[in-house]
Amino acid sequence: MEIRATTEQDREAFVATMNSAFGLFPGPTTEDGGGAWWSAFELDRGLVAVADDGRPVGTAAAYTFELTLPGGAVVPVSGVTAVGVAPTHRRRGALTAMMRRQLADIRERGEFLSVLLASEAVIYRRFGYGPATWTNRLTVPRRRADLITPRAGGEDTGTVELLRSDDCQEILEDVYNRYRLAQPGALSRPHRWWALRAGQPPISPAPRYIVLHRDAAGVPDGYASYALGDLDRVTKTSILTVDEVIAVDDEVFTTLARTVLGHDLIGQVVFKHVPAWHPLRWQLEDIRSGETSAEEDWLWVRLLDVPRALAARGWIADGELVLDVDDAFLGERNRYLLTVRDGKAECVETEREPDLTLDVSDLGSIYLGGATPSTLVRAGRIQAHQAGAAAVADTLFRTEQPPHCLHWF
Ligand SMILES: CC(=O)SCCNC(=O)CCNC(=O)[C@H](O)C(C)(C)COP(=O)(O)OP(=O)(O)OC[C@H]1O[C@@H](n2cnc3c(N)ncnc32)[C@H](O)[C@@H]1OP(=O)(O)O
Repeated sequence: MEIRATTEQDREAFVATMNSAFGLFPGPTTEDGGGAWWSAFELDRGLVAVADDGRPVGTAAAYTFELTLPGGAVVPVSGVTAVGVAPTHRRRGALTAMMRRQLADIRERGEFLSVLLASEAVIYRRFGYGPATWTNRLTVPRRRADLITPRAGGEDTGTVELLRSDDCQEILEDVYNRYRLAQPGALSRPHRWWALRAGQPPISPAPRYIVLHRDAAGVPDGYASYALGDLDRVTKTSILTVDEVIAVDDEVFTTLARTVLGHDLIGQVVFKHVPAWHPLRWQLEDIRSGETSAEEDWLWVRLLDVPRALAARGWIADGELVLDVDDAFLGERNRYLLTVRDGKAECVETEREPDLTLDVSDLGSIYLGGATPSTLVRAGRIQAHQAGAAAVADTLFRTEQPPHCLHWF
């Protein structure tokens, strides 16, 4: 089996091969590929696995994204996507060969992190990826949706207006961009995605209402994208589903949530991406009215250069830790001394005895602060070599804000 790089000329064969792996048929597309999620593929970064008879039987691609790290650094990452191998050629190492080539390509670009959304949780650990962010649905019945009046918060001096997603894509793009720079775990949505309408609502052409928030100076600083489902003939109400609430701060988020929760003719509001830890739950007068469900792992993270990756994120506690990191897929095993002083980390190879021994995929899971080292020690994934090592690691890796990602790719 040969692994070959693709070009724009391969788009049709690439999409057909990928569809065959997922058991899908091509959806309707427009001339520029608009409306189809794959129209944003960067085919100069794609790979195909070619069988001995010359036919393409496997695909993998990567998007050029930026990821916001704890502490606010924004770094280039590759977003791995469109991974598939035809049912006729599975379990013969095609994926393994594509992953090996792709990780080498990403390193060559000078990037130290790769990310993906996993179709199945059992596929990617072997390649060094660990689940790093989680997301949830929050369902709130309309009649039990009162929110508290914040103790410290002043009056929201901004305004809200109702738009349709078709009419305000550029505004949404700007607001999303401001939000993602302040949210650890968030990915950029390149302009190409908005221009091609490639992605899930509110990017896609599916009709959506947008509650747009503007600050006192009239500058857009948040939006909620939503649609109502069919009317239930018995209750005479619908479900209002919120694709995403994107806001530059908590006050704007609350105003947007209050607006959608106050919609008439609905039985409940389902927020698609409000994680369990989100303050919105604590703002409900009736804390039992908010039901968190459908928890799913979202972003998986893979470190390709441990010292650079650890030095890039922000840290809020000083300390020292020796990490023995096993990267079996790339055949690398190194011991690093991580030293944090005044919010900055230095990470160098060392001969010192390790505090923790861990797989690179588990380092991916704790890297953004979405999982604590002690949990993975208790789970038997990370090995702590002395009492107290897990607690030191918890303190060190702790972040001010939990990571969250809602970009689908
Ligand atoms: C980021 C994304 O795009 S996620 C989308 C992933 N794609 C899909 O889910 C589409 C449907 N599935 C497929 O196309 C294929 O089954 C793939 C791509 C997941 C795997 O491709 P293959 O070429 O069969 O994988 P490969 O032969 O290299 O397998 C490597 C190892 O992973 C294991 N593995 C691969 N896929 C799976 C799976 N779905 N479940 C369990 N184990 C798996 C293999 O058993 C093998 O294990 P081993 O090394 O112990 O023998």
